[in-house]
Amino acid sequence: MAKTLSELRIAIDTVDRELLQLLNRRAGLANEVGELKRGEGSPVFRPEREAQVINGLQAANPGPLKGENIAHIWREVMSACRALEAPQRVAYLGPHGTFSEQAALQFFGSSIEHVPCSSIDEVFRATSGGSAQFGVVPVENNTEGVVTRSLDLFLNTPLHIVGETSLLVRHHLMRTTNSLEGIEVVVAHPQALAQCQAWLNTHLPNAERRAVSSNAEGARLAAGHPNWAGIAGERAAAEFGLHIAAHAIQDDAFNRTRFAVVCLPQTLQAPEASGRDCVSLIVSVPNKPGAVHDILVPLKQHGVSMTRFESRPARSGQWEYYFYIDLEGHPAQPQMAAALQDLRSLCAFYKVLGTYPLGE
Ligand SMILES: O=C(O)C(=O)C[C@]1(C(=O)O)C=C[C@@H](O)C=C1
Repeated sequence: MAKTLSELRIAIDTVDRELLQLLNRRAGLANEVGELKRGEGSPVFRPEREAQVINGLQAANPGPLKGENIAHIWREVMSACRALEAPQRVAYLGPHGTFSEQAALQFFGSSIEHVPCSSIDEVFRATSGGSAQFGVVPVENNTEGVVTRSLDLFLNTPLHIVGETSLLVRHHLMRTTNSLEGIEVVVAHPQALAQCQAWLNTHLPNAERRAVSSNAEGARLAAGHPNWAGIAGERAAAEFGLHIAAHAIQDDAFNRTRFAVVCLPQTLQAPEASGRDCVSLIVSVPNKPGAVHDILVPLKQHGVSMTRFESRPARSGQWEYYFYIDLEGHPAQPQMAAALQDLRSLCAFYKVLGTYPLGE
C-alpha cells in the first residue's frame, strides 16, 4: 500500500537527521584539513579539488536528482566547509544585487565575506592590495563581446586567473511601479543598455538612456526617482524594493556573461590539473607578415585546441595588438607544455594569465 503523507514526512525527517550527521562529519574533516593547511601554510581554496569533487559526484549520481542540483548542493557544502577552514574575502563589482555578486556566489557558494567595489579597476586594486583574497570580474558577454576594461587591466596586473564561471543574464526593467507609463530616464550599466537596445527602441523610444557604473547603482537611483527605471537582475529589484515593470528585456534570450576569478599568486598558485582545464595567455607578435599565422602553427602541431582569440590595440601608435588566447588543457600535459614552449619563442610579449578548471 502507498505510504501516507505523514509516513513519507517521517521518512524524510529520518533521512535529514542522517544527512545532518554526515554533513557535520564532513565539516569536522574539513576542520582537520584546515589545521593541516595552516601548519603547512598552504592555500585553503583549491578550485581543482572542488571541480574534481563535483565532477566525480555528477559521474556517480544515480538520480533522480539532476547533475546541476548535485553541483549546486556540493558547491554550498564545500563553501561552508571552506569557511570553517578560513573565511575567504571576495571582491566584485557591487553594490549588493549585481550580476558580478551573483557570479561570485555561484563560484564560491554563499559562505564568503563580501567586498563590493565601485568599479572593475577597484576590484583589481582590492585584490592586488590584499583587502580581498579573490576578485570576480566580467570578461565577455555573448552578445556584446569582450569587457575591454577587464582585458586591459589583465595586461599589467600581478593577479592571475584561477577560475571562471558564466551566468545566464536576464535583464528586467524595474521601477517604483509596475507600469511603463511616464518613464523619462532609463539608468543602467552601458553593457546592459546595449544588451537591451532593441527592446528599448520599441517600448521606450523617447526615454533618455543614462549610463552608470553598475546596474545595481541604476536600480538604487530608480528607487529614488519615480520617473526613472533601472535595468538589472531580480536580486537588485528585491534589494531596492522595486517592481519589475517588464521581464527579461535583453535582446538575446541566451545572453550569457563569463566572469574570471583572480588572485595574487601568493594567495593561490596555478591550480593543478582537474581533468577539464584551460590556459589563458596574452601575447604579442613582431609586426611582420605571417606572424599571427605562425603562432597558430605550434597549436596545430601539438594538437592543442584554441577556444578563444581576441585582440586589443597595444596603444603603441603602431597598429600593434595584444592577443588574448584561451587553450584547452593544462601545462602538466606534455603536448600543452610543448605547444606553450614553441609559442613563447615566437612572441614579442608573452604572459600566462592563468591555468584553471573550466567553469560552468
Ligand atoms: O580538500 C581540501 O583541500 C579541502 O580543503 C576540503 C574542501 C572540501 O570541502 O571538500 C574545501 C575547500 C577546498 O577548496 C577544497 C575542498
